This record gives sequence, C-alpha cells and structure tokens, in this order.
Amino acid sequence: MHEGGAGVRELKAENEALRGQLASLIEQAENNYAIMMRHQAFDLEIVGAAGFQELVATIFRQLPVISDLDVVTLSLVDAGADIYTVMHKLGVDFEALPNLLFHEHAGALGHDLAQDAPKPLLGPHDPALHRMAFPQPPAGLASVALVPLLRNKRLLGSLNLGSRDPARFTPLLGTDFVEHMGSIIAICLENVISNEMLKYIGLTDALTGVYNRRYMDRRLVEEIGRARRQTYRVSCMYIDIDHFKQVNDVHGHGAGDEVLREVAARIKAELRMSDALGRFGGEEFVVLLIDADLDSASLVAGRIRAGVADQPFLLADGTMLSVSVSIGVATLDDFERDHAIEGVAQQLVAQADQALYEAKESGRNRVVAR
Ligand SMILES: Nc1nc2c(ncn2[C@@H]2O[C@H](COP(=O)(O)OP(=O)(O)OP(=O)(O)O)[C@@H](O)[C@H]2O)c(=O)[nH]1
Repeated sequence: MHEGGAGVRELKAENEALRGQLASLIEQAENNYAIMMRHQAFDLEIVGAAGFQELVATIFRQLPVISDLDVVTLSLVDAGADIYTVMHKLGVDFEALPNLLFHEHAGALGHDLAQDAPKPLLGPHDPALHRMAFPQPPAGLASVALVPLLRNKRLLGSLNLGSRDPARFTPLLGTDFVEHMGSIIAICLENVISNEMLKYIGLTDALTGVYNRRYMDRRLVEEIGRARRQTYRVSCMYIDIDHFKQVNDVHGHGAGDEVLREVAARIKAELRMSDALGRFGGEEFVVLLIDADLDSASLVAGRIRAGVADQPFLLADGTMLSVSVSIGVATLDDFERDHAIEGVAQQLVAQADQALYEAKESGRNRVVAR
C-alpha cells in the first residue's frame, strides 16, 4: 500500500514533468509558427514591391522587426555605377536608404568568389573585417551574418544582418533559413532592377542619355496639369542644331553623334533640376521649363545659345568644330483652362517650333521668343 502510494507520486511527478515539457514544446512550436507567418507576410510584401525604392525600404523596415535584428544593410555590386545612376534618375531617394551600399566590385562584399555559390558567413563581428558591410556598426554589435545574394551563380550583392547577441550568428549554426531569405530577396532585387532599367531605357534617348519624345509628351501633359492647378508658368524651348547635315557630310556620322552628345550636355548645364530636356528626333531638342515665364525662359535660351556657339567643340580625333543652335521659346500664360491638356501641350510645342522657324529664317544662331 505504502509502496503503491510512492509509485503513484512518481507517476504524477513524471506526468507533470511531461506536461511541462509538452507545454514548452507547444510554446516553441507556436513561436516558430508566428515567426514563419511573419516571414511569409514579409516574402509576400517584397514580392509585391512596385519598384526598387519600395523593395529596399521594405527590407530595411521589416527585417529588423520580424527577425529581431539590430542592424540590416544591403550591399549591391554596381560596376560603373549603372544601377545607382538609373535609380537616381528615376527619382529614388537614397538619403532615405542610408543602409544601402554600392560597390564597384564583388570583391568588396567579403564572400569567397572562388566558390560557384558562396555560402552565408556567420560569426562574431569584426570591425575591420566587416567594415564594408557595416560601415557604421551600432554600438555593441556582436555577431553578423553576410548572406550572398545569388542569381544564376551571379553575385548581385550581400544582405548583411547584425545582432548584439553574440550567440545569434555562430559558424556552427545552420544556414538554410538565411539562404532561403537571401534567395527570395535576390529574385526580387533582380526583378525590380531590370524593370527599372527597362523603364529608364524606354524613356531615354540612347545616344545622348536625355529623355526621349515619348517621355517628354507625357511630362508636358503632367506639368501643364500641375501648372494649371498651382498657377505657375510653364515655358518650352525648341532647339535645333544649325547646318547639322554639313557636320555629318564633312566629318562623318560618328562626328555628328559626338556633336549631338555635346550639345545635349551643354544644354543640360544651363538647366535647373526641375526642367526636363528631351531629344525629339534628329538634331532637335525640346526643353520644358517649370515655373519660368517668357522672359526668364528667353534668358536661359540665350545662355544655351552662347554656351554652344562660344566654345568650339573638340572631337575625339582632335578636330575643332564651331557649332551653333537656333532656339524658339514659347510660354503658356493664360492656362487655357477650357481646353484639353493634350491639345494645350501640342499647341505650346508648336508655338516654340514656329519661333524656331523664325530664328532659322532670320539667320540662325539666335533666340526668338513669341
Ligand atoms: N550623326 C547623326 N545625325 C543625325 C541623327 N539624326 C539625324 N541626323 C542628321 O541630321 C541632319 C538634319 O539635317 P537638316 O534637317 O537638313 O537640317 P540642318 O542641316 O541642321 O539645317 P538647318 O536646321 O536648316 O540649320 C541630317 O543630315 C540627318 O541625317 C543622328 O542620330 N546622328
């Protein structure tokens, strides 16, 4: 009887211990489930990101929270600064993304480039070794994971995770989870970068790098709409290189291309950030000036004319060439509220084109405003 009582107590204790273990296993499973759900929501959010800025901002905003990290940086391989330049032109606000780092060469990422598919590097934080991944490490950063972002064996960059907990990332830890995260982020990055590049190519002129006609037509309509609402002036310049056929005929098409590029650069040098310059085809450029009346647009046009004519062009083969442009300027002042914006935009460009015709007729290398 006595022995039987002890047996029951033992069984009870064992039962309680088992219940305790089970409760902690259930809690752990629930925790893991919650983490998995948060990561699934994160995956869905980054897959749905509309563009580069949204994707990168989502990574920086969400990852530290859902993965309980003290710092996240993203290093991108950007030979020739192509990605940076295009994103900048498309309006990405890099100041809002201080943990986005660009590197000219993949070697700066810290991964073993001799391997076809380098593995994530986990271990203690070493300020000297991890300087490129964490240029401004938070105080107390103790362990880090550098996760290579790979697409078809090409290293796009590295996702760099940091924690103040020294046990968070150790070389012995499994890397399946971070590898999975890295592969999803790599796919999303490759997608948004190529989409943004295509968008950019579709809006710009390959020879001169300025906007193309398609972009300018759209921008004109947008700007006229905005100018109507906010009642400021919009002016337009039509610029045409004088006797450009001769440049091609005498010096060759390559020299003509060089002149087109240099003219575009000289026009751009006289414009404000808010103005838009586009090549309308051949040797014609159109400039849209925001918040500029006819007088100030004519002043800018005068500076462009002088900027082209006063300094001879030095071609790659050493040839010096005198080039000039004729410019027509027009402005939108009564906002023509009763007319459709598309019609008003066409009329503004046509008016500048008419002024350009007068500039050509009256001797070239001059500005006519009307
Ligand atoms: N090199 C080069 N030439 C181009 C390009 N697009 C158009 N052209 C040339 O631009 C020239 C335009 O000549 P025209 O329209 O006759 O005018 P122009 O000789 O500039 O004479 P004015 O405008 O009357 O002063 C033609 O010779 C075209 O072949 C281009 O992308 N590259």
